[in-house]
Amino acid sequence: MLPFARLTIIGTGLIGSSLARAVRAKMPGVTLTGHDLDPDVRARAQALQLFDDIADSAGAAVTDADLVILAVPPLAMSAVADSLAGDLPPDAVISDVGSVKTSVRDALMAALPGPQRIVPAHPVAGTENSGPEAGFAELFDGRWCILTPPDVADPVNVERLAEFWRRLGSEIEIMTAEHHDMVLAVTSHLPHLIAYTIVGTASDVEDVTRSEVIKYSAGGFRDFTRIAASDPTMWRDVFLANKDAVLAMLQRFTEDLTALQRAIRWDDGDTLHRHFSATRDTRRRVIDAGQDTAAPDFGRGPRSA
Ligand SMILES: NC(=O)c1ccc[n+]([C@@H]2O[C@H](COP(=O)([O-])OP(=O)(O)OC[C@H]3O[C@@H](n4cnc5c(N)ncnc54)[C@H](O)[C@@H]3O)[C@@H](O)[C@H]2O)c1
Ligand SMILES: O=C(O)C(=O)C[C@]1(C(=O)O)C=C[C@@H](O)C=C1
Repeated sequence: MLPFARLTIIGTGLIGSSLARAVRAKMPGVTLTGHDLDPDVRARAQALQLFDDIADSAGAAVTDADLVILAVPPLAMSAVADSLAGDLPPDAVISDVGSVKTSVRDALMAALPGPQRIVPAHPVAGTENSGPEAGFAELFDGRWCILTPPDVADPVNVERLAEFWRRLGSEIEIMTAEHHDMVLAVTSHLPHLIAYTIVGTASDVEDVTRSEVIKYSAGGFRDFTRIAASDPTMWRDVFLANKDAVLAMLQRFTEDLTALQRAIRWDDGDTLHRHFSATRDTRRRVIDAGQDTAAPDFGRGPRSA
């Protein structure tokens, strides 16, 4: 039996449209309704035939749902929850896919009746692209989906949502929202901040012209440019919504960077070698855990392009 029969997705961009495609492919019996604030995005989602129905408002989209998933930028969650609160069926489970969990949990709990049906989630899978055309059904295959149910969440609803994500190919982990935000600050948010910084710095360096930066960006810099092309609205929201954890990790990072700077200044090759050997081990552990190749190149375009 399907864990849910009528799914509504609010926000039909990269993640919302990937969800719709994955549900179509893996749970074809589910009725899919979508809504996006942007009429142009709604029209594009309609043209792609991703949903059985596209509604003009969030309220109209949820009236018949048994699962509602918010796939909008983190700081838009609160407004969306407000706009659909009056139309939500009493037993519908409500979740999201936001990259930050504490602020989203608090926003949903404040706006919506029935805290036992709120089960926030974060599929740790994505790309630098945005919009309904960028989505693909395989995005969640073999990737973690972290559930961060508040204490008051009904365990039956938590298990139904876990089963929903398992059927999309994800592996489930359950943790508190606060723990999630601390872990993701170092594994996802800080790396994005570093990429945004290095790409900006390289473009600004006075004695290297912009065209030379692009011309010689075959190696490490090229990988940074992919990450630094990620959606500006989403990432502005991530850093503002997870401010405390990101600032704590940034403090630690700055200290470690200063230690390496010192080692270079004082020709301390041993320190550099020890550090680089340890990070090489970390890379091996990431590969062994299947967390690099599990992120396919679907939707990213050929690496050599
Ligand atoms: N991009 C990733 O790699 C990734 C991965 C995992 C989770 N997430 C999370 O998924 C969510 C969506 O990100 P995305 O990458 O799909 O972004 P996206 O820009 O591709 O799509 C977001 C959509 O939300 C719509 N939207 C914005 N405000 C709205 C509102 N008030 N009501 C209805 N629609 C609204 C936008 O018009 C847009 O179409 C974010 O919370 C993000 O943190 C992103
Ligand atoms: O591969 C990428 O493009 C991503 O940035 C994906 C990534 C990540 O940092 O791992 C980005 C944000 C999400 O919340 C989850 C996944």
